[in-house]
Amino acid sequence: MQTLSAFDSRLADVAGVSIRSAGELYGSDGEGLPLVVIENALGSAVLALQGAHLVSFRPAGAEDLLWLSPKAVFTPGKAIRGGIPLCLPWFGGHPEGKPAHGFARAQPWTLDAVRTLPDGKTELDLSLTPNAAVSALWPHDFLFELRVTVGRELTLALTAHHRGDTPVPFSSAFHTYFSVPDVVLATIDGLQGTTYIDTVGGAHTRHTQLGALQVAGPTDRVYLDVPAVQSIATARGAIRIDSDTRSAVVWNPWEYANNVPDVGSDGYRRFVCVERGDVFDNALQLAPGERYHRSMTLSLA
Ligand SMILES: O=P(O)(O)OC[C@H]1O[C@@H](O)[C@H](O)[C@@H](O)[C@@H]1O
Repeated sequence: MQTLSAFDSRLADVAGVSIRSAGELYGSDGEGLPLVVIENALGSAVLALQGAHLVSFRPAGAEDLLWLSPKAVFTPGKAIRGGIPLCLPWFGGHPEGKPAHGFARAQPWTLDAVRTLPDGKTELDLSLTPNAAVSALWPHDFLFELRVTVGRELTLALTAHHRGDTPVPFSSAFHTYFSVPDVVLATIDGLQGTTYIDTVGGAHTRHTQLGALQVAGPTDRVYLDVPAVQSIATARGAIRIDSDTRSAVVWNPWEYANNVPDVGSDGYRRFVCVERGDVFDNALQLAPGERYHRSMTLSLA
């Protein structure tokens, strides 16, 4: 496990960037996981090194755009409930029973660099390379890199460099949990006219999205070949999502979430997941040496 003392403090010698423990910030048990806290005049964010996982992003003067479960558990090897888990290098369940959504979200990433940009934003570079546990799940050489830019907007830029010598199937997603005052009053735009696969209950039926989407029950839909921009309108204002990925998964477990210990009773009312990525029919195959590069930007609309 990564400990605070193992962290190279020289990387935190950038104004407004500090390393804290999950115990300190969120009251989780023990020391918890190391978190990078980023604060500048434009916005602030909190990033867990496990999974290169954003757990908070606030444009200056605004509410958090991300939902973090009040019952989130910060345990090594367990995905954190909320924020932006990275689903990588596969999405959803695995046919051989390997961990859902890939291994990247449960692995300790390395913080390679932190810098302040001339425009006042803060930029962080993180990476993940194979280790024994990962190679047992994905026997290929790779370099995953995430660049996080925190300003009035949040940008995540993912590069997956396939350094193995055989082609590999590949999917990824920015599994963003957006904070909403009440999910039933949120409206998602930017999916109209696209085809989605409805996966609720295990059936995979195809439909066309007619009009804006309002979540009114258990929802688990994979939208394919979507436009670059979606927005989520709530009583608090609208959030804009920009990405060059091709899919958007919309997920809310509804009351089934009451059985999920790290969501808890009525937790589902406070978030909606809109997950930009390349999944299902939009999944790829990476050739030896190929680099996959995609990004997502979140901002107030
Ligand atoms: O509990 P997990 O592994 O984080 O997954 C949560 C959900 O993630 C979504 O992306 C999937 O579409 C859902 O089917 C899944 O239930």
